[in-house]
Amino acid sequence: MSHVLGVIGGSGVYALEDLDDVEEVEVETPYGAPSDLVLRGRDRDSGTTLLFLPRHGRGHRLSPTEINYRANVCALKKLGATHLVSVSAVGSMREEIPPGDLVVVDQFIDLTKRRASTFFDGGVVGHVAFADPVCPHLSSALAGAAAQALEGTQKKLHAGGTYVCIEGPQFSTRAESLLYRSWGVHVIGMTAMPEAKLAREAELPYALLAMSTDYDCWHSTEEAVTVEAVIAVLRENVVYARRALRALSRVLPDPEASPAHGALASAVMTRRDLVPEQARARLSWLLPDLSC
Ligand SMILES: CSC[C@H]1O[C@H](OP(=O)(O)O)[C@H](O)[C@@H]1O
Ligand SMILES: Nc1ncnc2[nH]cnc12
Repeated sequence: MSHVLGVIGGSGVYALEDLDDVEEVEVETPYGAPSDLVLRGRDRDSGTTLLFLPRHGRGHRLSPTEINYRANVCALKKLGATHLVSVSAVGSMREEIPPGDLVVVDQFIDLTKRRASTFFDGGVVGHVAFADPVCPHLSSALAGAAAQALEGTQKKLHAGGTYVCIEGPQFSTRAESLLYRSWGVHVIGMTAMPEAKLAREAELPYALLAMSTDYDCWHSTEEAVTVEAVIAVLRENVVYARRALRALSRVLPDPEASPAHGALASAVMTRRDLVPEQARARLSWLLPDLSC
């Protein structure tokens, strides 16, 4: 099976460059419209197809709460994504992760409150395993690609780290920031949840490339985070994320080795004959057998 790399870009990443045969695709989903048209193109060297979706929409129109995460993940899966990588700007909660460094996150704490975070509702109940929320093979390939992208710079790649996801859109208070630090987190952001949960439900191997842009507001000698500061760091560093993605597209691991593969095999608890017709239809892109 040929590999198709789905990418959800975050703040500062609204397109992918240097792809061949680029087209923009409009996708409909049972959850409504995704954040924007999906950009489809091929990596020049490997020929791997990439699908790119900017989660806030081009022009940054959608707040973290307003993003239709279900539509975004569903759209990429419907277009044939075999892997999903999210790119995110994050605040650093550790001295040793300065702005400009990259982190391949491997754990999450979900503090979001106002988001649709599952495909299983409306009469069909499913529970996927999520103890290890990222695909270790995809994350390791991504870490290698990111380290390669940073070669020749002073910036570092951190393989592993915990991302605390807040609802936003306000940044945290100092008391919150200090509390999260006491939990041992590495980075803070507003969008990885429920993206990662939905990727697992969609059986997509998932990894997250986080770009450290600021020290949030816990640091005693650094200014508290502002949008201007984040944008200034992103402007200089997005190039490394783009390079990492292209390098990754050449070394994608076997998706069948991922914990996401077969994640739904025994997840659905609802007796099949009790699943309402509407729920069957809505989930047919993911579980065609529910309709039998
Ligand atoms: C511009 S700072 C806050 C904004 O940046 C991050 O977005 P993304 O994860 O999409 O890169 C953060 O989560 C907030 O949405
Ligand atoms: N400090 C921060 N808090 C939440 N999201 C962020 N995105 C970038 N920096 C952030």
